[in-house]
Amino acid sequence: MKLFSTKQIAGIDSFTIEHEPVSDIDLMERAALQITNWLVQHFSTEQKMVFFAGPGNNGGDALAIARQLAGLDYQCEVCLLDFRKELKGSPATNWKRLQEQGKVALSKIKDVDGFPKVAANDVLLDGLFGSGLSRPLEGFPAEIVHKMNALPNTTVAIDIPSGLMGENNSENILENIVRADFTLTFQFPKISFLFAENELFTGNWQVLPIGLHPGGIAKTPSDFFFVEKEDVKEMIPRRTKFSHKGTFGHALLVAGSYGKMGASVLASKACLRSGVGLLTSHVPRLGYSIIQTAVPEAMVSIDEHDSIFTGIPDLTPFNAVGVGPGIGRKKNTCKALCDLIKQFRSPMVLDADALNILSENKELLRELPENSILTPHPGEFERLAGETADSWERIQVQRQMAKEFRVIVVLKGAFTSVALPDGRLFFNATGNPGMATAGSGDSLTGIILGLLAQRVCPEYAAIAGVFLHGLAGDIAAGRISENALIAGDITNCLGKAFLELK
Ligand SMILES: NC(=O)C1=CN([C@@H]2O[C@H](COP(=O)(O)OP(=O)(O)OC[C@H]3O[C@@H](n4cnc5c(N)ncnc54)[C@H](O)[C@@H]3O)[C@@H](O)[C@H]2O)[C@@H](O)CC1
Ligand SMILES: Nc1ncnc2c1ncn2[C@@H]1O[C@H](COP(=O)(O)OP(=O)(O)O)[C@@H](O)[C@H]1O
Ligand SMILES: [K+]
Repeated sequence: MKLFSTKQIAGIDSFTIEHEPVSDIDLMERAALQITNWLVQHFSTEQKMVFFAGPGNNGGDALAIARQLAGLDYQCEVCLLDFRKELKGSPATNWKRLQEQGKVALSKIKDVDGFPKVAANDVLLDGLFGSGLSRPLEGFPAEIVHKMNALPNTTVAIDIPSGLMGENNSENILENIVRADFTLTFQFPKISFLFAENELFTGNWQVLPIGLHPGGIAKTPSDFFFVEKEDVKEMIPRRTKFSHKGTFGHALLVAGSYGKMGASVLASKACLRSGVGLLTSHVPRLGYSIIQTAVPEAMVSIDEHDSIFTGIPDLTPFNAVGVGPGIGRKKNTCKALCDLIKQFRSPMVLDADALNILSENKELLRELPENSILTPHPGEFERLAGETADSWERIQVQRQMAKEFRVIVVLKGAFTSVALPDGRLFFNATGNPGMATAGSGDSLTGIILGLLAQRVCPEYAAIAGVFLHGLAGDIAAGRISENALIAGDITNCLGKAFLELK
């Protein structure tokens, strides 16, 4: 799914109105009905609905929802913020319709003294501002927001928590943004919802389709995407009747050191489970019996050093290389990584300590084979690319890095983003907080390496690898809880994840 800026979404709204065709007021009615249906499923008629409506279409939505709910015997009250300007267009029509219906208590408020009395069980509906917000909230609307945020009541935001920008909030006044428990957003997730710092405002968010015109969506360009199951299905390698293990590539994994052999075991198992034909795990001498015992399916290349990675094997047999988990940063390891990067000329996967070594030897970034995949978590990313003020800035730097060094940058997190050298950025939505556990990044490295070795193109290996990893994590959490989830469970559930993508 493409993701758009709020400005572009307004354009797609207009395209829909013109080409479906549908009138503005009917599109608003349709959008409102989606929210009404959601509210009916989540709240009983025992709970009063208190609406806060602003001057634009977001307020118009609130007015339409209040009327629809009142028609279903919900007790509703509407506070319209009075900006001393007449309502226009569909919001004006909806105000009139509400007056005609006569079932909803209506008030216009000019200042914060008009804030309604709210009982403990009431639900607050935030329809102050949506995608038309042009600057941070200030003055009287901001005071209303402060009052709403101070109440313990459940708050549901219509389309966007009022005050939050759809993309960049670096310049925003954070205390003037509604802190919703739920955000019901129309048709597309807004980009700012994908950033950790905005969870405080959106609460749990959900996308409600409102039938915007496919033609408008298709013709609006975007560099931002939200990865869905259907997209990933196409990226998974298929196994044909006469295929043999050579068909599925030979991966080299360089991971683990004395005391961190688990990284090698976890990544090796994940690599094998992602369907690779052959895997060779390169380990220090003392790791030999560990890897042979824990992962008998893997072949082993043994380093000359007892406890760390210091030298690369002959690279001719391998069509993909993954390096980094648990290798440490000793001088000899840096030298060996440097040799590996210079000698291997196909895309490779770099994670963990390989990234930390790169951060200390930035000139190596230019030596990376084109389309190599870097998988930093935010800490590793900042070491590589410098500090950033917030997630919006971070994804800009991420995209810049992918372009400049012609690599794929996978920035891990709740919504892992994959930046491609051509400027496109893909957000992943699978995965859960149970995966915030030691070694789950190692299993991601193994999965991406396995796909790459199977000759999946690097873009797909990164996007599908991240999706599969998260999906397997979700399946694991469903079976044993987020709390008890450990990295090996992700690998154990990869099979089920593949089946879900059939
Ligand atoms: N256009 C459409 O067809 C549809 C729009 N929908 C709704 O319309 C919303 C967008 O509506 P609008 O474009 O009217 O915008 P909004 O309702 O978000 O607000 C715009 C109004 O607020 C004022 N404003 C902006 N920033 C302000 C600030 N900081 N302080 C005070 N006033 C400020 C603007 O001058 C304008 O009057 C969406 O979020 C969604 O809820 C839905 O009804 C679906 C269909
Ligand atoms: N809250 C979360 N929601 C979804 N995925 C998560 C969450 N926390 C962590 N993850 C995923 O778990 C993995 C953690 O990787 P990383 O930080 O490298 O762990 P480690 O170094 O322990 O292996 C990443 O793929 C990340 O996207
Ligand atoms: K809103």
